[in-house]
Amino acid sequence: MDEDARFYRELPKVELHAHLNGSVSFVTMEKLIKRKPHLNIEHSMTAIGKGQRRTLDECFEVFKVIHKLVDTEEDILMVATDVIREFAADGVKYLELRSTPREEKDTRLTKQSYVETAIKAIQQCKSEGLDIDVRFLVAIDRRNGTEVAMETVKLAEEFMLSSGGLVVGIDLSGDPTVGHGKYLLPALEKAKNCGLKLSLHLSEVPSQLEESDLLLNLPPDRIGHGTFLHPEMGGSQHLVDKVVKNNIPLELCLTSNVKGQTVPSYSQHHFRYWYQLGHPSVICTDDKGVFCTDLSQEYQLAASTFDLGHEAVWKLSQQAIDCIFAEEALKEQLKQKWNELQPQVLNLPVQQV
Ligand SMILES: CC(C)=CCNc1ncnc2c1ncn2[C@@H]1O[C@H](COP(=O)(O)O)[C@@H](O)[C@H]1O
Ligand SMILES: [Zn+2]
Repeated sequence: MDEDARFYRELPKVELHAHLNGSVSFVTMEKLIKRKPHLNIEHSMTAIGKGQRRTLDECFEVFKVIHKLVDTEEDILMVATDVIREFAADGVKYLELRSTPREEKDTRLTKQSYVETAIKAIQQCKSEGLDIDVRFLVAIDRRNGTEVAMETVKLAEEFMLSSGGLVVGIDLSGDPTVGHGKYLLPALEKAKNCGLKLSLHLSEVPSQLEESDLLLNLPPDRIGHGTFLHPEMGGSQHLVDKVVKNNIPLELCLTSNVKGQTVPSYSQHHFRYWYQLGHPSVICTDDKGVFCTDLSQEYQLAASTFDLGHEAVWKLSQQAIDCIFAEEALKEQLKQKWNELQPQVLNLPVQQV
């Protein structure tokens, strides 16, 4: 590993936007494929390699394939523990994992046991002594409409109360070209009222101005992507003003957006716009398995594309702590961890006493 890559690996990081089934690595995928040879799934069907791009539709097809491979409690436990260990090995000190509870009649998987198993994986990793704190967001798939969204919020509320603080919020995701946020608003309002935090995929594709405007009134606690919010991308100053006024952090995923072709190139990524505004922007992976990346690589990409030095990168990773959904005490612990690691990672001269 060269010096620069080592810096990004050693940089303590916060990952706030990671879909569980999109984060499955090559190694774990091999294990899943071996478990289910009758499905005839090849690795090329579950990941988008270097230099490759796909349409958004093709990307969502990938998730269907992965869901076939991950359909038992045993699979979920393996996938979740592997994903957490991999993030920890990549220098991630705090992780928020999100996933859509699924029912699979054939394997007797229920939405309840789905979430229970994800929580079990988080607890198991904690007991292994990994240097990472993990929290969970229950995801609403936008295509499933009002009723399922409401049930999902109920489930999330139950787990928020019974998981010892591990379930902290709701994610709204799924194919952005399907469904409309207005049907989900009552469920999202209910979630907010019962103390769940909200991270919403907003304006991931063009022509969602009306929906974004509506959902920004909640307001959400964080925004996923927000690619088409600003005027230069067909959004509007009005939307930007709402985001800025409410100080809503953005979760930005460079490789995901370029490989999914919602952004034409790294240098045209909206990170530039929000970073120049000084608005809280957190670098994230989205789907590290599908897009063949990791968080260190995403930080390195942002730095090389937007000409950020090590100190600016450090600040970026440190500021992400303020955007986490976990309790204040953990925020303080993380800030302290960053302070302790800073001299060594930034290679600062040792202070003379
Ligand atoms: C297609 C593409 C460019 C992907 C990145 N952008 C995304 N936008 C919206 N929802 C997503 C995205 N990536 C993953 N998801 C959601 O996460 C799910 C996979 O993780 P899980 O089963 O919830 O554990 C997908 O089925 C989808 O509902
Ligand atoms: Zn996402």
